[in-house]
Amino acid sequence: MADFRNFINGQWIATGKTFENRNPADNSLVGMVHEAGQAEVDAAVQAARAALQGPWGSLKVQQRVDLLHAIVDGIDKRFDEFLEAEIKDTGKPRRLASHLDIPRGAANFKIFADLIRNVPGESFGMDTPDGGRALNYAVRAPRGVIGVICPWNLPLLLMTWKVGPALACGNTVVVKPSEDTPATATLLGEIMNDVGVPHGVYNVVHGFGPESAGEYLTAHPGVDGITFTGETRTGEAIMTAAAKGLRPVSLELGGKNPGIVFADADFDKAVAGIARSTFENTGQVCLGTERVYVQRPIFERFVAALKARAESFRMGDPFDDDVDFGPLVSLKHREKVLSYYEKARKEGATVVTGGGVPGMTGPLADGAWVQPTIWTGLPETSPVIREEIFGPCCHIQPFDTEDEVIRMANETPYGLAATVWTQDLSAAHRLGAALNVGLCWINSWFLRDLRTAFGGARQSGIGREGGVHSLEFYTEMRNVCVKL
Ligand SMILES: NC(=O)C1=CN([C@@H]2O[C@H](COP(=O)(O)OP(=O)(O)OC[C@H]3O[C@@H](n4cnc5c(N)ncnc54)[C@H](O)[C@@H]3O)[C@@H](O)[C@H]2O)C=CC1
Ligand SMILES: O=C(O)/C=C/C=C(\O)C(=O)O
Repeated sequence: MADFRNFINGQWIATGKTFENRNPADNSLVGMVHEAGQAEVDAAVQAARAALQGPWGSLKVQQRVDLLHAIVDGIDKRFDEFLEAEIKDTGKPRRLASHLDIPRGAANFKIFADLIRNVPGESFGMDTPDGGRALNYAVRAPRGVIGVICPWNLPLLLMTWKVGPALACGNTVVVKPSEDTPATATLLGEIMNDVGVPHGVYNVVHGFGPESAGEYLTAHPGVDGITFTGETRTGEAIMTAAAKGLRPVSLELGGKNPGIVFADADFDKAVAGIARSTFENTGQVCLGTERVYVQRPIFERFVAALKARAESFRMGDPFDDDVDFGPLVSLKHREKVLSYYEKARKEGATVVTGGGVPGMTGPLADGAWVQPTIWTGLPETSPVIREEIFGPCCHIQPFDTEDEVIRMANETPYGLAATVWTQDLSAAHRLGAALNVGLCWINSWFLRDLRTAFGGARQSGIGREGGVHSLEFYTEMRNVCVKL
């Protein structure tokens, strides 16, 4: 049985208090997790500060870059261990984790190692009142100790998406993985020690949010900035904690993302695209589609085709290569998703497919499984259409005109992502400009160039990460003005 300890100053720290980590595919016990208290969080923050002021802070950029590349190699060498850890933690199918989560875990270090060596600086020459000249130039300093609070849906991917740029910019980190998925953040500690990252640069504290490691970390005065991915309400709590001491935050929060299919779209590609954006990772992707709008002439045909897709998924042991649909992350999360399945039924939705729990057999019968689900017939005011469910489900609504669909798509407090399917390039560009989201994919979904700005509008977040945009959060810009 696994023993997930805190990783503080390069050491594995047990605490007197543990909680269970279970595999959501069959609810079997994977291991015990050592919950960090205030003392462990204090120790982690102190270690991070000491590393910043000591060996890490004095490294040359090229030495940091070499270490980041060594981390990439370290993940690649132990790819199968990361894969197994992620699958047991989340229940996600091997075919997904092996193509998405683990490769991106490594890529997130590589992209920022490459970026930090090549990023240009800013400079302005100026005339001075005495008739002379002065030169301004900007230097970027690391922000300091970064608190990294992570969710459970893409544990390694989302954690390294923050740790990669943080370390590339010369910061040190204290990571608080989700209580549901402690494994890969812990395993990464072994890589850090193996490749010689100085102790204290990367620390991991385990636990929950309120009155546990999450709150202790975000409230800690020794933390200089906090980056978080997760639910909008949690983002608000973290921003409140960060206000004390005026610490900056980078928040990537919830969504209720629209998928828009015009009648002129390549039909098969649109069906495959919306099937992916709705059901991939069992619907547990913040960018996923839960509201689908289909232009009326193809509405019935589209609903039937998406239903056929939803019913073709193969559920089973996530380690089997042909399985493409896993359980939800936990029985607790299943309760939330099923409560929306129930709500939809009570509100009179037409259940096109799914709406319940599949009949799994053997040990899998104890897992957090739900059926992929499609509804039609609800009014746009329904909570099923307005609130983030974070499950493998969508509601499909017909529309007639471009203006109408833009209005419906934007009628939400969120603004994370959209996916639009059309062959009319002009319409595509108009939608790209009119949709109030941080990320708009046309004839695609979750197609990621890691140099681009990533983040949400309105209640979907604050700030952008990715490429040079990450520097805004992970560095402090200083201007030096030299009178010549
Ligand atoms: N990527 C995303 O956008 C995600 C969205 N969600 C949404 O959030 C809902 C709830 O799931 P949770 O796991 O409870 O998400 P959450 O957003 O509450 O938890 C994410 C992380 O924040 C930590 N946390 C929670 N409260 C905190 C606090 N007050 N201070 C510091 N850290 C805190 C948790 O321990 C975890 O590490 C889901 O049903 C889903 O709708 C969940 C996971 C990912
Ligand atoms: O590609 C990324 O960097 C992130 C993708 C997904 C999320 O942010 C999420 O599901 O929270």
